[in-house]
Amino acid sequence: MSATRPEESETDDAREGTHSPTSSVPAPARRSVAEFTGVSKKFGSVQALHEVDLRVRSGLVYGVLGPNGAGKTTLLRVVLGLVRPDAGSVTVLGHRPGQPGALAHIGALIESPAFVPHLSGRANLRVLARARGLPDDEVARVLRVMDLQDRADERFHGYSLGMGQRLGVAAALLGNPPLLILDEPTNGLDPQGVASMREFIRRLGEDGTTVLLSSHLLSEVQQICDRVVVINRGRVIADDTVTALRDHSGTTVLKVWVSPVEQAGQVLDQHASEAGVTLVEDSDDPYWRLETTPETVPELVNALVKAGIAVYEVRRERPSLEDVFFGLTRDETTDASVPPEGVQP
Ligand SMILES: Nc1ncnc2c1ncn2[C@@H]1O[C@H](COP(=O)(O)OP(=O)(O)OP(=O)(O)O)[C@@H](O)[C@H]1O
Repeated sequence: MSATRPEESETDDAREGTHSPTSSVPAPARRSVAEFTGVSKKFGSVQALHEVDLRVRSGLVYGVLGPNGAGKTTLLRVVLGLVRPDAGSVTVLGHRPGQPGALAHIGALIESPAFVPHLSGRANLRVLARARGLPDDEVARVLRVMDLQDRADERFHGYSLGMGQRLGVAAALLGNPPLLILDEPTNGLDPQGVASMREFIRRLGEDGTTVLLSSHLLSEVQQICDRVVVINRGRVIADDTVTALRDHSGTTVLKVWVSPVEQAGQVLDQHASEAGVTLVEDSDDPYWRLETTPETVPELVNALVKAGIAVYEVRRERPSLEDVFFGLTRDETTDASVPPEGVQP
């Protein structure tokens, strides 16, 4: 495998990420890195993927989100050729998954990285690099990218979990693959480890690597991903930019300061979405938090006033990715006939 990326040829879509939202630089053209058409996979009676259509475009960081057992890992394993779909077709850089032409251009960290404990980080990477005919320079490069040079000559068994994960990503970067697949790369890391992994992934994205990343940490995905693919029970129910999902979710998060506080709960409940109302008491100034539609706000304030409740402040906030995610996955029977933009029924 060479450390040079394949030529970008098939071009079409414009940039739609969030890394440089204010940039006026013309959008680079994007090609398809992976394409799923009607892909289904069953394990016994479990429908892990159901008629998945998905196009992964070059140079974007994708966050694959979904509740436990939704099908995220299965989707990533299909790209790697580790799981063969029962139906539908998949291409990875124009090849069938698992074929040498596809694998040569993918770096992956799917489970906890397996390294030889008594060898140093550098020696471990050298073993992997030499097996693939890559020069030692390439080992030095990936150590630099993951900021591991200073600790590279220490034995792997002395590495912290976060350093081990970074070495795992460094191994996945050997050969400079254009597509990087990371399954829960921050799993088990402490907040500092999470923040530093986030920074590395963001930088890789900015340098043009396409990243397909599954995560449970919605705030992390909100911060580093250009696009979000939400899977629920094997179906892709949303595929859009973080910004568009937040803007078009159709809900507003309201924070309401009232007196008497307790009495307002029942009135607010009548105007809230299914998520209901929550009394947030973690400050000296407790408030009610609810999700609703923007049109409901005047009606809600009127109802409070009519009930003799003093309204001190009503603050409208844009829903976070977490709010949107829970809205999408809360209940599959929720009316999907009028999906927000980018959300597939
Ligand atoms: N090899 C397998 N054999 C049997 N069932 C499987 C296999 N792989 C996945 N499944 C099942 O398929 C469904 C989807 O699994 P998958 O691991 O893709 O979900 P996930 O979204 O990654 O979940 P999690 O967030 O819990 O890791 C689950 O019900 C899981 O138990």
